[in-house]
Amino acid sequence: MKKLIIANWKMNGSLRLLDEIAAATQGQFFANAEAVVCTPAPYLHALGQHKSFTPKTGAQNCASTANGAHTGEISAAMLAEFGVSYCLIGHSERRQSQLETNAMIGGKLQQLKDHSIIPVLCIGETQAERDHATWCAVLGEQLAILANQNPTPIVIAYEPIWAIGTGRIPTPDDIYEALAFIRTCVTTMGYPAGYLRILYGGSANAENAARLLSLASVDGLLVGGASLNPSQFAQIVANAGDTNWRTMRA
Ligand SMILES: O=C(CO)COP(=O)(O)O
Repeated sequence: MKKLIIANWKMNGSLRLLDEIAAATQGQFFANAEAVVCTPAPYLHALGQHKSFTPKTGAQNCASTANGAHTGEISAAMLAEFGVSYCLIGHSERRQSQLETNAMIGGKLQQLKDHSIIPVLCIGETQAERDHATWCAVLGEQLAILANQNPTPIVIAYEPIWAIGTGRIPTPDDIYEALAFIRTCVTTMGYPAGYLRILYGGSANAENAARLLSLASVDGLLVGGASLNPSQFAQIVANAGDTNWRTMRA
């Protein structure tokens, strides 16, 4: 399966950056990698219309209900009209700053499923939860919104909160252990293995991408800061297209 590289611009970027990413990521990289750029909502139209933008269109959030009196919200139906194929939900920054609960994120999941947009469910533990070995319980709780659902293709992004924007990344063993736990949880809930892709996110960049992607359980990367640099992002996508994987684990 192709590695999946998703850029999360967060509240950054510009129309000019769209042009620069388009120029840096043209054609040749995409034979073996799938790339998605999640821009702030105002850029989705330009991204969809862009003549030479090869990565797919992604969004960073959607509303947990279909429509109505929710000033400032953007529905999954609207995202679908703009050609969005992936949408992040449950990013730790939104869980913290917008006080998003698992129940709200479950609503967003349902909305995306209803409009055939692939959800990218972001989960991860804090430093304290890692230190106190409660990360399994935390991830399990965040994944519980997938239970009792009609399974559809899903991406889970494992982003330890302590690794986001800090330059710190977990050890290969810790990533392996967390991803194995996630895979077991989700397949136990009835999702066929072929519906599930698990990404790593948190301080991924052009320097460490090849190493992270060489871990057999890592299906791709969710990239924040480094995705704002066109040449770094292009290099990460190019690394992901390298089919000669050194697998560190069988
Ligand atoms: O939060 C992230 C992507 O969603 C990761 O951000 P950084 O790559 O900047 O650490």
